Amino acid sequence: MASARTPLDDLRREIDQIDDAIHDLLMRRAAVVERIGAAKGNGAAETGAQPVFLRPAREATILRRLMARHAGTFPAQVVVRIWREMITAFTRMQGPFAVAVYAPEDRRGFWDVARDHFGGFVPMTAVNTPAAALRAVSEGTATVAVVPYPAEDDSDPWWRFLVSADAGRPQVVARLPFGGRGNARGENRDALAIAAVPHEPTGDDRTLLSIEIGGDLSRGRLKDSLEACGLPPVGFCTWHPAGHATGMSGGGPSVHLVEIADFVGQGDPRLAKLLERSGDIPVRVNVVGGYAVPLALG
Ligand SMILES: O=C(O)C(=O)C[C@]1(C(=O)O)C=C[C@@H](O)C=C1
Repeated sequence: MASARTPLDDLRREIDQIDDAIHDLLMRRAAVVERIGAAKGNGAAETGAQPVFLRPAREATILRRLMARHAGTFPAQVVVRIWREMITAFTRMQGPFAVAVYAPEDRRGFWDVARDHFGGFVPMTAVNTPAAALRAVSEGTATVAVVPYPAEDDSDPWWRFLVSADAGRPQVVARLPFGGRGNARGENRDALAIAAVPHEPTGDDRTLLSIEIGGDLSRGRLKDSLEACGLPPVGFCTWHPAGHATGMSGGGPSVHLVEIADFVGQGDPRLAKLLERSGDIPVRVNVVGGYAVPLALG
């Protein structure tokens, strides 16, 4: 004799229906992404450029929108984790995608953070120096490099390789983690993602500028000039090319990586204003990318 259907059976039946609906929507989303990929490929073919399918600004906007509508007891961080896995899969449907991550044996935290962001199925290679990760992007063996968020005391910083005005060069495109560190191992240091993708605004952004100074201009005066031009600096790293004493007060050529609490594009009039203010001192400014401010999830 068949046993009677219990309330638990009914609830599981409901779960099966929900799972089917989620799965149907996932397959429907994939069909739309195929059309997006074709549109991007056609656009690139018209200009003769290599198609780049990754759009970090759009990804950040999607996640911020979902977080704003999220309610109930399901953890918000897990929603982000699921979407991160999906979004990289949808990017990979459009074209080749691989990650090179700075993750030497004793620093696996960056690997975990990169895997959480780009998913468990993306081709990912660990390299022993940030420079090797950047090289992989320049040489086209990786789409994205994951490197440590810059520290003030780096004497040979990786970001000096991004100081260039060439169009199509690799730039900073995201800050990781975007939705919380979860159970990632290792040091509590954030990472930056670098790719040959333009820096695009999302409404809540940071921009990284490289400022090369050929003469004697103190960090204090540079900060004042940035403020005066409406470019509020919130982070500062300085590199003195070999052969020059390190020190904050100038005395030789220096290159600064300055984080600005705003979106700044390469043609932004505030950059021209900064150059005007430097007077006789040779100054070169480039946008080395930026990132959407990560989510603050409780
Ligand atoms: O909107 C796009 O350009 C897409 O390619 C779609 C999509 C997505 O899955 O939503 C995938 C990859 C991009 O990095 C951003 C978003």
